[in-house]
Amino acid sequence: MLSIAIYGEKILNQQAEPVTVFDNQLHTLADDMLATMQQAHGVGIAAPQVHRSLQMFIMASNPNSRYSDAPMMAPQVVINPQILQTSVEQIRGEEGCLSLPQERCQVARFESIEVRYQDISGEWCQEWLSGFVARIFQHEFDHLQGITLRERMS
Ligand SMILES: O=C(CSC(=O)[C@H](Cc1ccccc1)CC(F)(F)F)c1ccccc1
Ligand SMILES: [Zn+2]
Repeated sequence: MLSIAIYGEKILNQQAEPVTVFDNQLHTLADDMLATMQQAHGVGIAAPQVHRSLQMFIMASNPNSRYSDAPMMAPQVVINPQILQTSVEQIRGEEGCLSLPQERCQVARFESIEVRYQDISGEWCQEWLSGFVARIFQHEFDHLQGITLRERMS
């Protein structure tokens, strides 16, 4: 398990660095992040939250008490992400953050987004995400820009 940075630690307010080397060390970091996220019962986790200033996160939607219609998806490693397009509609919804334990807040997010990112082997993927998965992506994407939930509370 990796230690999770708590709100107020500098690394959470920094712009993360692009990933340039796709080696075994990156695989190990992804595995460690996934284990840390699962142990903390999260649906996502970003590298800066485990004190690694890298443009990388994991998203792993699963039906939960707050989003019963959330899709069950295999954990996805997202590297060097870009948001290419966004829907006009925004939806307010409840979010939590492993770096802000016990806090929950209502955040407005785009209902759907077109994204481009590299997977763990460096392959580029481009797709439209919507609903809860789009919400997780936007939450984790914020972490890579040094934006936390406190700044997003609407
Ligand atoms: O599973 C959680 C715990 S918080 C969580 O999983 C964060 C991800 C997240 C939760 C809810 C919406 C968007 C992102 C993890 C973080 F902070 F490391 F990114 C949850 C909280 C509120 C609504 C639905 C689920
Ligand atoms: Zn968070």
